[in-house]
Amino acid sequence: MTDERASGETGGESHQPDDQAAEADDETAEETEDEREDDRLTLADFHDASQEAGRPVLTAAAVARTLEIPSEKARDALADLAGRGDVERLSVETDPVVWYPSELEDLTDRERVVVFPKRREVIVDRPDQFTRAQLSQFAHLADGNGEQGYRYVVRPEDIWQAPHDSFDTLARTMRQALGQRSEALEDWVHSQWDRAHQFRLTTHEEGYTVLEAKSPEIMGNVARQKLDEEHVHAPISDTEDWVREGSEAAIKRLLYEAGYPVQDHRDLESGEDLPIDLEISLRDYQRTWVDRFAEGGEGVFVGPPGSGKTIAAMGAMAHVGGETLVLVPSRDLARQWADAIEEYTSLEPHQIGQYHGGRKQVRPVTIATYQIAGMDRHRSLFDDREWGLVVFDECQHVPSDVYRRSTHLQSRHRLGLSASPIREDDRQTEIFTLVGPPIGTDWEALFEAGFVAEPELEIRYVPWGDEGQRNAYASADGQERYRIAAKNRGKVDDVRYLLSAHPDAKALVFVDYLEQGRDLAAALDVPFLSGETPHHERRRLLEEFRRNERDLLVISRVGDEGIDLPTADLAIVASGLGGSRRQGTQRAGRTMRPAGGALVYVLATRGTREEDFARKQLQHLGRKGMTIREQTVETSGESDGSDADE
Ligand SMILES: Nc1ncnc2c1ncn2[C@@H]1O[C@H](COP(=O)(O)OP(=O)(O)OP(=O)(O)O)[C@@H](O)[C@H]1O
Repeated sequence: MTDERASGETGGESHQPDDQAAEADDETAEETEDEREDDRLTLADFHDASQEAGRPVLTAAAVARTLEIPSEKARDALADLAGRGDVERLSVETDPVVWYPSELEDLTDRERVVVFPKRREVIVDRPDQFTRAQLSQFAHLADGNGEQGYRYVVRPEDIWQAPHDSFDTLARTMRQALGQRSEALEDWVHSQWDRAHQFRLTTHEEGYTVLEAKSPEIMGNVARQKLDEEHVHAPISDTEDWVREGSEAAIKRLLYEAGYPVQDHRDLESGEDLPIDLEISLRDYQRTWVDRFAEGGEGVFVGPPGSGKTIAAMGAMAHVGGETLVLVPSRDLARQWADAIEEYTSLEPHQIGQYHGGRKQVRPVTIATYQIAGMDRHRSLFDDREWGLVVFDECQHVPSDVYRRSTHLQSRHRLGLSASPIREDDRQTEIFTLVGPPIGTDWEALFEAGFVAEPELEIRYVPWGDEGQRNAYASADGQERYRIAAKNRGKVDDVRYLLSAHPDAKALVFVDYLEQGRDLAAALDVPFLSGETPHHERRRLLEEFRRNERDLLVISRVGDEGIDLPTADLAIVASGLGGSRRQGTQRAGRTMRPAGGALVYVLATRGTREEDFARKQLQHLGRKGMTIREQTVETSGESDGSDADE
């Protein structure tokens, strides 16, 4: 590596000086032969010489000339210096040799950081863990894939949520990470920082909430324009308003939308005491999540599936030490949460309740489904106890009626968990303002540290299985086109091919259309798990898969959410590209459990809109730091697979 880089970077420069130096060699030798008593060369001498020559690499002749010593002595002294490890030698061609300080190797080995202040982007090649940890405090990894290195983007939200006490400490982090000062970027960051520190909610000593502005101007020009008597009672001063009870969430949302996120510094209620001890030690990054949650009393843990958000949430529960309501998307998840809480905390089974279609237990820690929490008749769930903490699992799915119903819990600690904070709609604002700011970790760092295995992803462009479908596609339009492309029979063959290429792998095949699922399952002679599969049957099949008694299942969209899919070695997404990016993340996520080594294949019908969808969806995953490959499948699927469909 050294040779290559050094010769690459210096080759051009060093030839010509060498020739000159060779000419100069003899004259300098004679003139200066006896002038230096001690011909032991030091690294400092070498630096002097290289400074004088204006280059970091020098021939012995050049060293001799600049230091005015005979070239023979220079050569010996350099060899001596090399023996001490202070300089390295490198043959530029065959001869002559150039010499350079060993420390230069460290320099060239260092990560290079390039800042694009206008685009607010930072490109880093080979960032080390430290730099990445620093960068993730004010930017997010947008692209960790490809030759150009890691691309970080700084969004307003990244600054709004930066975990720093002051702009100065944030600026220090930036300078450390960037290794330089970018005034333009710092100015912009400063302005965003200021925006996020103009307003805060505090608790008055008499118990009510106060909205405080940094200056009378900002109060007058922003808050008092956006808010009315529905939100605030009366001004207390030029910079303070008395907030109407229950309007906190609306105020946060309105000001967030105006570009001024509100700092929530209220004294949050911890509800009825409930001492909880964690019986598992948190990983460092989980501890950081919990610490950041503890500072603000609210937040959203963002991490890939399997990164330990649930465990970290228990850390947050232990921190709050109050009765906790956990809201989850499905009954299966409620059961898993209950089991996990029992396993990893000091709580006893009688303290943990589940509240859903099957059971209605309200206990100091209650896990309820969003579905039931959204129903009028179960509204009291929110008031049944003095919840000190509300946890929103998969908080990108929180239905708006649940949000509406839980807004009065704004005065309690709130924690969201999410693997994909990106939404196609404006739910992001809701998450940020109603639950809390995202608290994340650089995903790539988790992959690298081995906490989560990184899947390899391959998009496969599959040809049409038969002409009939191709023609139907050509004459269809809109949704119908997606449906036909999704159900391309050529995919059956490709699924078969992939399974035969990985004979020992435990595989899950995902589909979006029931019909396609049934066909695939029939062709492969395996069960098809869908919304129509009875609950107990679903459980049984998944359990068998988990216990290695099965190695293949076809799963419909129902598998995306709610149920906890077992670890697989191989995931094939046979359709589902009309869905959201979140779905893509979820599906890829299913195979990312710490077991490791999972492969994900996404099938898209060649020459259809599925192709574009696949690219877009996987680009998103690419930004999360995964490696993506594209593959065009050449063979036509007309042989043995086309009879899979009646
Ligand atoms: N601190 C820890 N020490 C040991 N194991 C841990 C720790 N944190 C998490 N794990 C293990 O990693 C696995 C995934 O953890 P967890 O269920 O909390 O992840 P998650 O991010 O909530 O996943 P998902 O998004 O799929 O719900 C679990 O099997 C858990 O036992």
